[in-house]
Amino acid sequence: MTSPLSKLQQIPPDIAAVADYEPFARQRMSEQAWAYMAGGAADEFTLHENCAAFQRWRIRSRVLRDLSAGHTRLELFGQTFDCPIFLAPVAYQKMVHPEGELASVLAASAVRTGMVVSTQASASLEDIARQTQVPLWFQLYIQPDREFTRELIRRAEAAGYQALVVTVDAPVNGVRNREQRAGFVLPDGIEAVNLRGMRVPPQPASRIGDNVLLGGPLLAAAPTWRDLQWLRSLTRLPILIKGVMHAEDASRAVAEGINGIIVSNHGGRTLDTQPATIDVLAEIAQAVEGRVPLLLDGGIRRGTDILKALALGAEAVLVGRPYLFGLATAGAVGVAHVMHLLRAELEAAMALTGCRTLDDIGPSLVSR
Ligand SMILES: Cc1cc2nc3c(=O)[nH]c(=O)nc-3n(C[C@H](O)[C@H](O)[C@H](O)COP(=O)(O)O)c2cc1C
Ligand SMILES: CC(C)CC(=O)C(=O)O
Repeated sequence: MTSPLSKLQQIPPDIAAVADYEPFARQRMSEQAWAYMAGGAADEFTLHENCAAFQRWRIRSRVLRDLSAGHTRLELFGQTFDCPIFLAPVAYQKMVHPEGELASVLAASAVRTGMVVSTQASASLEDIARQTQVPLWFQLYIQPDREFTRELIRRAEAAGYQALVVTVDAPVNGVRNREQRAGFVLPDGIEAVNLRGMRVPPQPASRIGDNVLLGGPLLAAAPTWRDLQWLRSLTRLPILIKGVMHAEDASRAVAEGINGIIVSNHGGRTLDTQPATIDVLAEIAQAVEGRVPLLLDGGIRRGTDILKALALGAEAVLVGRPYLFGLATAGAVGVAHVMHLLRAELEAAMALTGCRTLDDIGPSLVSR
């Protein structure tokens, strides 16, 4: 048997920050795959704004505080993580590396942080769960075939997943002009394996944007708040919803008994010209009043971005493209390195703002 160690890849020299992975990842991907992985919706305003908005927030340093015995550990839903940086659900990871999600989960285990596994993963949810040494969460796209959805949840529970992350911001795909221009279609051999056997097949990516939507069958089957009540009746797992950008939706989610909220605009891949996630976080935190944990994703590229998100009300963040680029470049080692870089930068930012633990990070540290 080949040792898994023989597969470990090298990190390219001179990588000092997460952004340095991008050119390496691009070189290793076809133009079509790059359009899918790196691109966003329409004019990609929100894609860019997610990152740009972090630059408009300023951090105020603090001095001479006691920094002994600090750490970045956090507990969520009774689960312990070494740092508040999770791997966001990203579909079809075998498109950028033959080990795909199996490499990502090894990296999450190595750095002892959480991973959210996509419904559209290219490896089976059971195979991914078998590799893990950290709590995994399952990202659920409620399928038009509700019986199949019920079975998917049962499988996730049986495999040991510890929370359901229901993505609610993509009842239809975004207008993905970059993908259309590049002629993106899923390559042969890449498949949403967890959806095999579903009665209503998922919409082929190549047809996105071509279909009549309003009044059509796709939107008739789109999830609503009622479906969340149905999910609640099916599982005892904590349920988070991912893709909330409005304080009224956040308040409703809390009232409906949702256990956590992920402030997200899907990395700028669904509705273009939405604001950056970091710019709506404080408003949503105010509506939620600490009743359930808030997480945020979109545009996190630096430890200082994470500090800003935590200061404005998030308990943790998720990253998408950064680890995908690490995966494309150097497999599990690349993903672990990306997570390590972000964590090291977060720790430096905490030390320079006088924060020993995540609980010390508060709104007085940031301003516009
Ligand atoms: C290639 C790609 C595939 C994605 N697939 C999913 C998915 O299957 N389910 C989901 O909820 N979000 C998906 N997302 C969105 C991410 O979970 C996350 O919200 C986003 O990537 C965060 O922004 P960032 O890439 O700037 O970190 C995907 C994002 C990318 C880039
Ligand atoms: C298969 C897609 C619906 C996955 C996704 O969420 C995305 O590409 O952003």
